[in-house]
Amino acid sequence: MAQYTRVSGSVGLITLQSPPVNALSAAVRQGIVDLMQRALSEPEVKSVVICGQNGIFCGGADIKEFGGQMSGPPLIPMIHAIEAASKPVVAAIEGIALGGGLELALGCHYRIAHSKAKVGLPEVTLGLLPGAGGSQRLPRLIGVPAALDLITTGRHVTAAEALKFGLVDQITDHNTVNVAVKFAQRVTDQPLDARRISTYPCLCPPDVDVLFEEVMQSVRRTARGAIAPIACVQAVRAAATLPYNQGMERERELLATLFTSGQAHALQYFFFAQRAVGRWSMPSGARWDTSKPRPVHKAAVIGLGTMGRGITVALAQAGFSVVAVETQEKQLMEAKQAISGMLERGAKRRGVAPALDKINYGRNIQSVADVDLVIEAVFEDMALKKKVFQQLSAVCKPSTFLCSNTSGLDIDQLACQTRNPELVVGMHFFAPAHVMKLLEVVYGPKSSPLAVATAMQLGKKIGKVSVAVGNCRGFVGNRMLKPYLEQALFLLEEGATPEFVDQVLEEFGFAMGVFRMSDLSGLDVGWKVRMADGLAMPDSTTGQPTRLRQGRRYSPLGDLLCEQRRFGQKTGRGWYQYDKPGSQVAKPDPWLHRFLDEYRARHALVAHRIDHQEVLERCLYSMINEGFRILEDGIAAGPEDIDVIYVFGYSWPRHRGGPMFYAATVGLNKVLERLEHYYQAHPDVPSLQPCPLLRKLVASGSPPIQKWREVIKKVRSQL
Ligand SMILES: CCC[C@H](O)CC(=O)SCCNC(=O)CCNC(=O)[C@H](O)C(C)(C)COP(=O)([O-])OP(=O)([O-])OC[C@H]1O[C@@H](n2cnc3c(N)ncnc32)[C@H](O)[C@@H]1OP(=O)([O-])[O-]
Repeated sequence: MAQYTRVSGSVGLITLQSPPVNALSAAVRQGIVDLMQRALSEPEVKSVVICGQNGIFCGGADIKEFGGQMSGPPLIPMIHAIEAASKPVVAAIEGIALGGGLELALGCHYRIAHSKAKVGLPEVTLGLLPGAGGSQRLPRLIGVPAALDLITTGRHVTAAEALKFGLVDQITDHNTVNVAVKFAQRVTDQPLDARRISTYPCLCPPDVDVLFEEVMQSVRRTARGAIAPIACVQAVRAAATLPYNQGMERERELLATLFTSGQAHALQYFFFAQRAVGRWSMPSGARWDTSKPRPVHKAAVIGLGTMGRGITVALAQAGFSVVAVETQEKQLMEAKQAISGMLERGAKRRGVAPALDKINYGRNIQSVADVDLVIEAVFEDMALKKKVFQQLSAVCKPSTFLCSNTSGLDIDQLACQTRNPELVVGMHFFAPAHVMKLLEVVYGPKSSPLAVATAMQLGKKIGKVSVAVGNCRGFVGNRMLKPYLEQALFLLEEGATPEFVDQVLEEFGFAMGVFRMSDLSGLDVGWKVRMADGLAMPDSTTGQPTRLRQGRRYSPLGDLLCEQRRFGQKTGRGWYQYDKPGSQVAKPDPWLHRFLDEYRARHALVAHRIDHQEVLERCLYSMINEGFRILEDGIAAGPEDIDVIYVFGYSWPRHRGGPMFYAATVGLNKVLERLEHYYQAHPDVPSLQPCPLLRKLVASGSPPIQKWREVIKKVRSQL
């Protein structure tokens, strides 16, 4: 909807009214069309201002409408009519002008923005392109290089940057609508021809072909199979090479292909999934909207290794006072230097002062006595963590929240060490903790909704996408990673090479295949865990056959590499070889291939030809199957939680929506059928046995992913 008022006698003010972001729904578009006609027909009205209610100009086309039958006036003719208007139209941009919202503003003759406003064309992040003339008008207004940058990245730019580009005509610190009204009065008699962007020539740099070639290559490299960024380059190229009308036709064709693509559906699902995880719930019935967080002013981090340093930086950058504790003097000094460097580099990038004074360093755990929340980030060793929690419980004020940065240990065991177990939660950060967006907030059986709400809010304040998950080995992310890694090892045993498995996974869209990823994170990390679990033991100590553990198939390949001190990049050898320790360029290693041949011969394994499909299905479906178990167990509240964790924490390609969305696109019956097939072939691999929830969903007719929660509820209530 939109509202019309006459201001200062001669200005028609059209206010978009569609909370929360004034998206261009059918009703809003109809409102704009009707009210523009009214403004143009009233003789007293000499100019028009378009603004949005509640300090928000417009968040773009209404994404919720994309799934259904489109109705109401289409955007393109509506924007053309504004541009063609005989009276000046000024956009008063407050808050945001994104996507169709910015395209609407580009149809106006002038743009006035508040200094705190942000503008951008983020359609690419939804699997689309700016398809209401944005791909054709923006390069005509700000030039091809800047338009390519904005359209292919979808980044939001500040009003100051927009002014520099010439994207807005003026910025103001005052009431933007008032400034725009005054501006509109001033330009009443100005000729409009020179203000219609569609009539501008598209000014290109002399080497524009080279520029397009370079941008296309770079987009292909980083897109990991996403099609929208490529279509965005093609659309801007049309603006640079074709007259406006033909460019619009090309924009329309390209958008039509994207609009119905699976990638656009996946990305739009993911947009809403990201928002859904904020509406967390616990099996107890506690929820985001009934659980109030307690404010945190001062926090502490215990243990300043890699993770502790990143967490300290994230907290300080967000404005929290931090007490950073490391018991060894030498490590403390090293950490202080590293943290200061990280803060200084980050501040330089963002053009702000480094938050060095937010941090107090100390060696004594007593120094955390008065903080509101502690994040323990010592080594992943249960005995050590228990000791730290006992100390914290004795030292801290009774109301302090005690959180553990663990990647999979039992939160409940830590809670049991404290006076107030209800204030204990897990906060699983991902390395590097000041960069990675994901945070798993882990509640144990004793964690209170207050503690979960507080950790979730802290996560939001430090810029993380936080997902509340239940307490189990590995939580959501690492629990699902286990069968994935396991299948990759089995595939090597059966004849594949690390290069082939990685190639298949990277072609699927992962930033790194499983073996390159293991080399990067260090093979010794998992080895230590397997040792502690009694898995990675030589035969003589356990008396068990090498390839069988606890009655299940087990691959000791990773352990054997670790015994050779091949820990990955850091030692210059792992699943690949590297020029020197620390180098990141992975090269196939003939030693490894010989080692695999010998290993197969030793265990009488006959290598067979493994194809692309088998790698994908075994690695991904076993992981997805574990995802269904997680849903069945109530560890994640819904498939969106899992998908958000995988995209933000495990480099799952966003244009495939996440593992659970992917399962829905492949077809649940196909996933079930293939799991049954592989389980029959490998009955000693329980992770391939289809989960009952998956069977139940298939039996219920494979409902759309948005309806899974209903089936999950029923399954859980029967358990
Ligand atoms: C023909 C083609 C034309 C065109 O080129 C295509 C487009 O314009 S494509 C569009 C291009 N535009 C974009 O890509 C912009 C997408 N939006 C954003 O980036 C952020 O939402 C924004 C920055 C606006 C606000 O961030 P924030 O302050 O952190 O708040 P928040 O994120 O939590 O959102 C609050 C609520 O608003 C909802 N909602 C938001 N936008 C839309 C929408 N367009 N539609 C519908 N709903 C939308 C959102 O779901 C949430 O609902 P709920 O029920 O409360 O969960």
